[in-house]
Parts: sequence; C-alpha cells; structure tokens
Amino acid sequence: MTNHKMTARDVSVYYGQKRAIDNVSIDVDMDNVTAFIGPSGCGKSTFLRTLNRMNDTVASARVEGKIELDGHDIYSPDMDVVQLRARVGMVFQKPNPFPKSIYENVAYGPRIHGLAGAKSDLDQIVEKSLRRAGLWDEVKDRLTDSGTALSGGQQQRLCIARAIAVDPEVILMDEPCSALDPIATAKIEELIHELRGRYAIVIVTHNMQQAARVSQRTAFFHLGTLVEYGDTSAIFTNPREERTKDYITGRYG
Ligand SMILES: Nc1ncnc2c1ncn2[C@@H]1O[C@H](COP(=O)(O)OP(=O)(O)OP(=O)(O)O)[C@@H](O)[C@H]1O
Repeated sequence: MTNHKMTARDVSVYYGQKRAIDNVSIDVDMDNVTAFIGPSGCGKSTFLRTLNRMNDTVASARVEGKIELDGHDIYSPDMDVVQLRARVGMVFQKPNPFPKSIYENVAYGPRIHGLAGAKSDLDQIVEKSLRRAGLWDEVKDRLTDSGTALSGGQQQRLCIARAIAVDPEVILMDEPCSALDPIATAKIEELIHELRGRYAIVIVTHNMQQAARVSQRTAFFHLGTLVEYGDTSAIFTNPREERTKDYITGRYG
C-alpha cells in the first residue's frame, strides 16, 4: 500500500459564486514529484493553494471537500495554520526574498518556530538549508548581504532554502521558474531532482517539457476539473483522454 503524504477528496473551490475547482481528488506521495499542468486559468494555482490553506488569505475563496496531511484534516478547526504552512512550504512564481540579509531570510522561520536554541544551532540550520538549496557556495562569504541583491535564480534558491529551513514535509512550487532564464531554470530543475524523496514536491508549470523532465506524476487540469492524473511517462506518451492529448500536442492552451 502506498503511503500518501497528502490526499485531497472531492475538493471544490469557489471565489464567491464562481467555481474555480470542481470535485478534484488527488494523492501526493513522498517519493514522487507531482506536476500540475493545464491551460491558463484552469485552476492549477487555486488547487495548489488549497494544500497549505493559502486560499484562506482570499476573502471570497471557499473550499469544500477534504484534504489530509498524514491522515489529518488540514481544514479542521484544531489545525494550526502557521504550523501547517511550515510543514507544507511554498515557493512562488516571482522570487520574494525579505528585504533582509541572506542569513536572516533563512534564519527567520526557524527562529519564529523555535527550532534553534543557540546561535550555533541557527548557523547550522542556515548552512544546511542553503546547501540543500544549492546556494551555499555562492553566498557563504556574503551572508550579511541583502537577499534582494542576488540574481533572480539565486533569489529563487534562497526562497527554497527559506522553505527548507523550517523542516517541511511537502514543498509546493507555483511556476517557480517562470521569471528565470534557461540557466537558472536548469539549476532549479536539478535541485528538484536532488530534493526528491526528502520532501514531497508539487510543482505547477506551464512548461510541458519541464513537467516531463522533473516529475514522476502529472495531473492535467482543464476548466477547473482534473481530467487525468497518472505517471508522467504515460500522460505524455499515451494519454487516456482526448483533452490531455490535445493539450500536450499543443492543440490548445
Ligand atoms: N482571487 C481570485 N478571485 C476571483 N477569481 C479568481 C481568483 N484567483 C483566481 N481566480 C479565478 O479562478 C480561475 C482559476 O485561476 P488559477 O489562477 O487557479 O488558474 P491557473 O491554472 O493557475 O492559471 P495560470 O496558469 O494562468 O496561473 C480563473 O478563472 C481565475 O480567474
């Protein structure tokens, strides 16, 4: 039996009266990178954001259905949302480091979550996180420089280090490379390979080649519904649904 890290069952999301996600069920596993693909406006980001309750920040948004993390309902009243967002971290489309030093960007989360007692513990967490994010060698001699002074690709890896620093179990990435050049994109993709297995990773991408390169499972969304979900190789070589085939062959999107 597969041990699902997260399960979503019959999830619908509304913005006011408008339904953006219609009855989606999906499992997220530890060992796989899961890609969400589909044409613009199909609801990929909306669904991704239900997985760590980022939709709570949108006043008109309402979520129906059930989403569990390790078998616990993340929408239950006893769920601590701050804790949830540490366990299910997020990396956004546009790198968004705090206007603080590189060190502080990574140290902030562990400090507010009480993960480090002494300064030396915090130093260790910062180094480990930056190493895992593939950024340590580039920044180790300038940890006090501002995070915002880094290149776009470095900033995105800093944001990944920031997510890693609070010891997450799941990392959600919402088009993490869309603001990056091909070299910086390749570095993030490499990093996703390295992080696979340690964290359950879910990535929203417009780029089908990217989905094929980085993921083992792919979910294709269309008009708020989950059309097809399966092994990435099967989705790209032998899709079951006509709509999936049309999308991956570039007929629309
Ligand atoms: N805050 C919001 N208020 C109202 N409607 C919204 C809001 N955010 C998204 N929507 C609508 O929900 C639908 C799904 O949007 P969403 O951003 O999730 O799609 P997407 O597949 O991620 O698109 P893209 O690839 O363009 O980012 C769209 O019709 C969008 O206009």
